Amino acid sequence: MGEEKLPKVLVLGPPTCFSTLQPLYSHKFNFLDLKTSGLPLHQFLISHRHHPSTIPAIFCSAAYSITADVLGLFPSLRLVVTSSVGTEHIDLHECRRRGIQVAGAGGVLSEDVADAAVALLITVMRKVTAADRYVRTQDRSDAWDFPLGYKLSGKRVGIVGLGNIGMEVAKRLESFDCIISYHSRHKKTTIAYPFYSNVVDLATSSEALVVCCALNNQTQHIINRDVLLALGKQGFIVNVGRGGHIDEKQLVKCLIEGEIGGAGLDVFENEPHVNEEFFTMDNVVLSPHSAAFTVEATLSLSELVAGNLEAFFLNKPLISPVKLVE
Ligand SMILES: O=CC(=O)O
Repeated sequence: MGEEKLPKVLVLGPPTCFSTLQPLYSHKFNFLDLKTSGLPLHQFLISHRHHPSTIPAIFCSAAYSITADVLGLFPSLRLVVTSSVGTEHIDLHECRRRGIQVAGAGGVLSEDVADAAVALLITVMRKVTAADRYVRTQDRSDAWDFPLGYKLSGKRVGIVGLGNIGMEVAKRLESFDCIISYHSRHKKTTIAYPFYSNVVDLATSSEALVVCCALNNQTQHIINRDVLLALGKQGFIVNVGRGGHIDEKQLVKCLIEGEIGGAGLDVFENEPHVNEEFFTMDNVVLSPHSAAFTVEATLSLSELVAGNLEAFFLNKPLISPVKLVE
């Protein structure tokens, strides 16, 4: 079929996923990619708006806000597929109002994100990146004098958000003999881990916190100064959720004042801008929102995205639909 006859999909997706998706599926879909267009976002959207009846689907990453204004540009739009687990960048109410279906990453990234969360935790507690810098830069004539790290095995770890990712984190930490407890919107009747309805209480009884919940009005700054102080001077925090979960100003302050032990951060409040104060801190480990970025996860994600697009164009149920949680 000529490209022009294939269903059009506007691509605002992550280049890593799209570069896998495109060669495998460009015989099925006519991908209109922002990046290869060379246009700034607004101009790209406007350029496709000129043929409003022809854009039934958008594929996007969490870096693009699919607002009511964007949705309004494409009256024929019926599907938004995001490459992310988090859906805070999509106006789900407006999608529902316009009869637009939404598909997300479902559970295909959970193991990779959980691996990364544990990696950040062990890296910051055992000072792995600081040790690497030390070996590379220390004066060879000196005896080694590297500060002690903290043991992860057996620690009390609080998980903030016990969804797919949180459960995978818990599973991994159990093999380190960690004692798991959690906070989430509701107590889970099928889970035996102790539940804390209050995050300060969870922090008080934990030596490390791993944040992996969804970002919404209830979880914005769920980690505030009180939580950090409750976690304490030898407490560690890892965030693989969203930057907005942590009050970053307070985190920086607590790190400077020695009120917490350290932080492993994959996400930041003003991404891609990162507060430069972190760069000078040896008890902070940073990664560029890459917790889900593995070759394997990217391939699974590309297949899932294509599966959702195919299901949609065949009028079948989506594989990983996103439900609006009120
Ligand atoms: O941040 C990545 C995701 O939400 O999948």
